[in-house]
Amino acid sequence: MTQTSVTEIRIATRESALAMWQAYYVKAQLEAAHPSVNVVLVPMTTKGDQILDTPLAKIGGKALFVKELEVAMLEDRADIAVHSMKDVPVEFPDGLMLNTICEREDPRDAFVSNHHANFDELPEGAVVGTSSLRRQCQLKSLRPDLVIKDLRGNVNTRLRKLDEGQYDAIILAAAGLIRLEMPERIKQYLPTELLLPANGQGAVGIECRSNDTEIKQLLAALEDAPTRARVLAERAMNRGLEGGCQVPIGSYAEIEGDTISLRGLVGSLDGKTIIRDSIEGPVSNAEALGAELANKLLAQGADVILKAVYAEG
Ligand SMILES: NCc1[nH]cc(CCC(=O)O)c1CC(=O)O
Repeated sequence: MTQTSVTEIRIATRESALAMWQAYYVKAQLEAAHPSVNVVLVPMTTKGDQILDTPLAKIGGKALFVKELEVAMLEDRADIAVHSMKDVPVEFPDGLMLNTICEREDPRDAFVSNHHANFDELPEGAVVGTSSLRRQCQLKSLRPDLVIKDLRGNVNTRLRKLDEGQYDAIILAAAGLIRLEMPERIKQYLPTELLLPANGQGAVGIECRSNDTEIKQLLAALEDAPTRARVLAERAMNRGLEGGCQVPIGSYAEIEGDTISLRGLVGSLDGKTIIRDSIEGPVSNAEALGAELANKLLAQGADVILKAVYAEG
């Protein structure tokens, strides 16, 4: 066991059910690894949780969900913050870093519906709920007839809106439904060949102060090396595309033996143009491969697509 003078670790967390689940998950793992350390939750409401009526792309994106947590760490009101890697911005404020990436849950998107057994059975013109540009462009590419309708809020809010009959189906990350113990809501796990996940989807990361050596030593127990390599490759691709947080970009990496293979796509919002490519190489080169795949996509016109998307938004 690591020698430590730390007796308490404070986790800054959003109050949504999923955020709380993830914070408790990290608490349980930290306490199991370090029985002498007490882990407490410091729940807080973020701007992103308060503004629910405006599409995320229009209010500045995912950074709104992490700002308060980061300020709490910088002001020493909390020591760590637990994030869905998917929501973690590419850059970190001075003094903070993403230290730990935990083992990944199922990375796929889930088809959720009360009336249709799977994606193929959606009738002509069906209304599908999602606010993700990545999901929108891929769904429209597969089925141009579908009507994509905005869907904001935390997982429970989204399910309620489906149950109220506002949508024929909605798409959510499988990981969220599994963690909230609602796997029965998942009518179909959408294969990654059909719907390429978002970078980091299904993985939880832990942010802390860059100079907090003791906390970093304690967090090491939660690190999962394969997940780190995969998520770093995916994030490097997004970074190379200068993809902000709300973008029609998918990236997904898998590891077999010492080889990592990464697939990426950039699409127009109407789904009419989708640029796809892939790359593979040694796991130790994960980030460089991500950057290289971004360049391959840019060379095929991804920059033109993204410019058009940003001009609309
Ligand atoms: N954008 C919100 C968000 N952030 C993380 C998850 C799910 C859990 C995960 O991907 O780790 C979700 C919900 C969703 O996309 O359905």
